[in-house]
Amino acid sequence: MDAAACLAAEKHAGVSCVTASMDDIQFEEAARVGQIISIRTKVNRAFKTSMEVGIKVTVQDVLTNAEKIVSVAYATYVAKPVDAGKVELKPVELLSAEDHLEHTLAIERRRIRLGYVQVFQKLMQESNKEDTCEEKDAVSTEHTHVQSTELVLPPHANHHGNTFGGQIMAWMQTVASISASRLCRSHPILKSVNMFKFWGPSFVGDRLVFNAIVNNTFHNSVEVGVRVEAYNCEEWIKDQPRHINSAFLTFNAVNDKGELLTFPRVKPTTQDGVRRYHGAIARRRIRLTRKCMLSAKGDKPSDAWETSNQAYLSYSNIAALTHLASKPGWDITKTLDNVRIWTHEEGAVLSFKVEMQVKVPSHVAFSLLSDFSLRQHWDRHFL
Ligand SMILES: CCCC(=O)SCCNC(=O)CCNC(=O)[C@H](O)C(C)(C)COP(=O)(O)OP(=O)(O)OC[C@H]1O[C@@H](n2cnc3c(N)ncnc32)[C@H](O)[C@@H]1OP(=O)(O)O
Repeated sequence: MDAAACLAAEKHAGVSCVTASMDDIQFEEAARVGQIISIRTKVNRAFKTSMEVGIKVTVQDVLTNAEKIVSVAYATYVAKPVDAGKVELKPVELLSAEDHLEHTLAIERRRIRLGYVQVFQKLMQESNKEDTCEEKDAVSTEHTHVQSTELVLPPHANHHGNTFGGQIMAWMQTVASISASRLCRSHPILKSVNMFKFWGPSFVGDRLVFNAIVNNTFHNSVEVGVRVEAYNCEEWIKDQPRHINSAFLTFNAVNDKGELLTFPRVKPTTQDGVRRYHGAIARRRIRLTRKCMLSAKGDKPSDAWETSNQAYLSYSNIAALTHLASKPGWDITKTLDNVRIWTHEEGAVLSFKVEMQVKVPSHVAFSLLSDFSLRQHWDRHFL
């Protein structure tokens, strides 16, 4: 996924690019040996030095030809020529209605991405008050600590010598699944990887140390946190690690009949453990809200109006309206004084779109639209 997305980014940028962050990745379907896997990637929007790349992974069964979606993900790449500073990107050329749609939604997703830390901190404070992690018979999280060390060799790195983000994720998954298996005596199945950021690069010849530990369990799922530190030869001797990445992976586990297993409750025994325990609760809340609001389907969370959900709610509304507006089959039903009313019928649903053209400089239009009390200045029909 990472390599394909990077190629799309570099095709747009015309210079080398690095993965800055990956939004939540949810795995809907397992890709199995013998199936054909397709990875489609496209730059949705270029910002200043960074761009959003959409990634769609599907599998096709060779016998039935049935195609299923494995995952739809969004990654951010930064244009970074080797041995030079960052460069400003040209805008993406929008050719189809879908390009326009993704371009509009990309800016909303960026808002969510960049606001993640604040939302997380707010939820952390709430989680600290709600869950006291004092349960009898709970298993100590220390029991799940697993460490591994990898040496970055040329096949693990991209054409600039940087360790592939995808390779780091693969190593993370191995160590995290061993950690999770300490609680379930089964092979855990990776369900999602939480939104994460690559803090700094690692290179061929670096030693990467992975520390994985279970942060918390939620009935049928477990969250494992993995911290990755890199050392070059000199740093290794001096014990001076570079923190390059931390990620949170969620696993399920099933028994022989395919039924979901219940994970035992865990208890942290250190101050860091308590912080990670509450962090897992906050991340789960964000992940679940984000999943159902971004997909614009399924039951909406009961607390959709909570302030920490503002960005998701706004995204969900804009996504629903943008999808609706881009549908074919809108008919003009009335034109009056520069105002056009469109209707769209689909089954039992009738939608209206009102369009009005005004000739004012964009900054004036923005200030008029941004303040609802100014509406009568531009809308003669407003009562
Ligand atoms: C073939 C696969 C390619 C790979 O796998 S590359 C290997 C894995 N990736 C890496 O090694 C990258 C390591 N990280 C880095 O080098 C730096 O952190 C990186 C990504 C260049 C960013 O450097 P910073 O100094 O943090 O730059 P900056 O603060 O000026 O931000 C630059 C642009 O990035 C954006 N950004 C920062 N944090 C983000 C986040 N969490 N999610 C999404 N976008 C984010 C930031 O908004 C800025 O974008 P823009 O210039 O406004 O368009």
